[in-house]
Amino acid sequence: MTSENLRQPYRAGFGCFVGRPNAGKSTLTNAIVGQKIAITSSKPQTTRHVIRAVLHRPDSQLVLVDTPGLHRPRTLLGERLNDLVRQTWSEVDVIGLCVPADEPIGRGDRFISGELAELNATVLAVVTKTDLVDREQLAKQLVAVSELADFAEVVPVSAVSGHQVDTLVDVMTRYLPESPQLYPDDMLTEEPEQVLVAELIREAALEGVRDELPHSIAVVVEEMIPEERVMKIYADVYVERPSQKAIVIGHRASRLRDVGIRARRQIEELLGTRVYLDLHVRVAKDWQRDPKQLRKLGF
Ligand SMILES: Nc1nc2c(ncn2[C@@H]2O[C@H](COP(=O)(O)OP(=O)(O)OP(=O)(O)O)[C@@H](O)[C@H]2O)c(=O)[nH]1
Repeated sequence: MTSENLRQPYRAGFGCFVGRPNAGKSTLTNAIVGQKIAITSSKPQTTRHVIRAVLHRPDSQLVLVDTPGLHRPRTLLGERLNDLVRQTWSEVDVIGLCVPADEPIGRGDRFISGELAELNATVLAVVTKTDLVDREQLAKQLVAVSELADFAEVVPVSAVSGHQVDTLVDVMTRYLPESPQLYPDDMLTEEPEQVLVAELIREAALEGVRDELPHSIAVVVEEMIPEERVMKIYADVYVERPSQKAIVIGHRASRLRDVGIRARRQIEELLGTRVYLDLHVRVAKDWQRDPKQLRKLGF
């Protein structure tokens, strides 16, 4: 390491990959995550982002997040889920728009790059599947892609051969803001589905009482047990005070029942399966101010 490198500021932030179906997003994410991550944590988290992996480097931390579409494009029907996608896009620092090297640029690519132009994030073009084309074809595609929008960089990669996968992470890291470390060193990844499910329950629990309890609710999905025709989900809704517990539960538990029904409908849409949802409301006193509680609740 040169003395110049030593003076580099620490950078940390969020990145994600987008692109039309079949563009190679999942394979690329797996190639990056697979290289960097040996262990996966099954601890449920309740962050706003669906975190796929935290890539630690001596002078940076890139947190790769998924949009729901990355996992289950066909169930991305609900308004609410589309909102979650847009929210993820608007909160990341670096976005990689994936375009395959072996297919002409199409309407899907143009549509997505148009949507991305309105965001604050740095947008890179990632030309994927470079192992499928020869040098001449790749050169032509790099030119065509760079004409699609005003990208910060255009990076060719192959998730299958591993070519340039590391470089891509380096480039993404370069566009992260200067920031202290966002997650502890031992935090590597989390279960995306559990996070989304927790988020849907939290939204349902806040509906109508947002003014009274704006940030006082955290949700932890304790267990998701797939059974033959139903997914059994056990979740705890944490509030800070007994008075808030009363608000969430409502008169004769009428409100909690409604919260359960609303959340269950959304989760069924997300998972594409019938859901049995078991909700418990618990008081974790002043959880927002207690680092130990916060860690337990995934913040
Ligand atoms: N040869 C080659 N094939 C690839 C590469 N990356 C992805 N593929 C193939 O391309 C197809 C689509 O890849 P995915 O990673 O599922 O694409 P995606 O963008 O996540 O697709 P959706 O989930 O539909 O949005 C799969 O058959 C992959 O095996 C690559 O670098 N080289």
